[in-house]
Amino acid sequence: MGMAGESRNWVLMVTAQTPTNIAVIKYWGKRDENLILPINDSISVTLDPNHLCTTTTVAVSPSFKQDRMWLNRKEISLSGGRYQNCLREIRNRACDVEDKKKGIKILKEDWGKLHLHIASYNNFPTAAGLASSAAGFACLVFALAKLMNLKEDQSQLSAIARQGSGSACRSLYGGFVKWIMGKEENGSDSLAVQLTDEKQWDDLVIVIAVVSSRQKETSSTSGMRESVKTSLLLQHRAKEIVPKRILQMEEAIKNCDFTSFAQLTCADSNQFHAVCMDSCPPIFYMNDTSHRIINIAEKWNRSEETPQVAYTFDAGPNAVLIARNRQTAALLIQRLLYYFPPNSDDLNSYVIGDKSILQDAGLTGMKDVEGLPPPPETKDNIPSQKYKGDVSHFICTRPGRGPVLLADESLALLDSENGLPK
Ligand SMILES: Nc1ncnc2c1ncn2[C@@H]1O[C@H](COP(=O)(O)OP(=O)(O)OP(=O)(O)O)[C@@H](O)[C@H]1O
Ligand SMILES: C[C@@](O)(CCOP(=O)(O)OP(=O)(O)O)CC(=O)O
Repeated sequence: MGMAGESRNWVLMVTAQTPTNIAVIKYWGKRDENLILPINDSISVTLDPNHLCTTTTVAVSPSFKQDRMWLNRKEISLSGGRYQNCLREIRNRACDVEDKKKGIKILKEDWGKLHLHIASYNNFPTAAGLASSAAGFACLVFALAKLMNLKEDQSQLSAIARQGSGSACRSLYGGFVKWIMGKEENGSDSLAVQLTDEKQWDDLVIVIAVVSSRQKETSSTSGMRESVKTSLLLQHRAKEIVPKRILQMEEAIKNCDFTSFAQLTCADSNQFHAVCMDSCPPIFYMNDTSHRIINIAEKWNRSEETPQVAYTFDAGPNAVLIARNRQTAALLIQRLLYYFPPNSDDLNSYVIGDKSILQDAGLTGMKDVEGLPPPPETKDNIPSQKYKGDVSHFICTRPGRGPVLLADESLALLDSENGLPK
């Protein structure tokens, strides 16, 4: 191993950017806790990394004394089983690497002795129910696979990312993605495949309502463990409901059939939360604000000929709303801002991401928000109540692409001289 001239000072590194994803047919329940094998297939849409993503730099150098990791600039321990499983699986598949320009040659067998530095940054709050673990583990696995010159394809990499966090396997692809549960005991066939890329159905708009919440929710990992142990509805769901829904959802996605897509997405989110409530003791992830958002969407959809918006909620109160197209997204944001005006006067920090949706909705300042009329579907009703401050902020985004390498060294999170965080 090493470099011409016997210097031990070289650092070789790779930086990658990976999106997060939101399930439209939910993964909830494992048949193997250590390998992270699910009890049913799931389907997700990948979110545009321009608005929500993880950036990870991985580096190797003979001067590193141990594996180290920094998450959002703070050093964290890599001793957890999930990190160890991913690192072991990748090292087992590492190949020869040569960087002629830098005069570095690493042989396959050297990787077991070399240590790694990893720095990662989420451009959104970590562990706030925005699936940071999904983007995080997908990015870690993707970046390490590039650094160590793995020959495995994206689906095989997804089976490694799965061992970091189940939902992470679906972040190895853009567009719509299916995680096939598999049947092998060793998990080799439990992996993600792409259904369609992000360009196939490109008029969808996604609005995330980040709901203010004080209490810390039950983690997905422990919540689904309790559900597997105690919920009979979960067994019925996995055996009888999800297999049919997966087929219907694949059909809806293939045909860009929004009506069917919206019905399936909403029904599956609601059933997942019903399973949580069917667990003992019951688990509540949604709060009053979540329920209000469901009511607003349902009322609007019922007043139109066909659904305009789909909603889905993961293991927390945040709403992910998927609008049919830009036009309906503008109507959606009008409704959301009517019911949930910002606490402060700063509209610019209240609606983030793709702000052009605000423009489309004719909302350029707080005056426009204050002037919003009640949505037509509420007419004949008593004046509707408003819930100022119950939503922390909105993120406007869309379906997006899968992981990419960032070639520009200035975007690396580690210093190319000493391999420490910049
Ligand atoms: N960029 C990252 N790189 C590696 N690991 C990460 C990264 N971001 C988050 N993680 C891991 O994921 C954990 C957070 O996962 P957790 O499931 O609690 O929250 P979440 O994914 O943000 O929300 P949820 O799963 O409820 O949607 C962190 O403690 C860390 O171990
Ligand atoms: C509700 C969900 O978001 C659950 C995600 O669970 P995680 O993937 O976070 O759980 P672990 O595999 O234990 O890490 C639904 C989904 O993403 O499919």
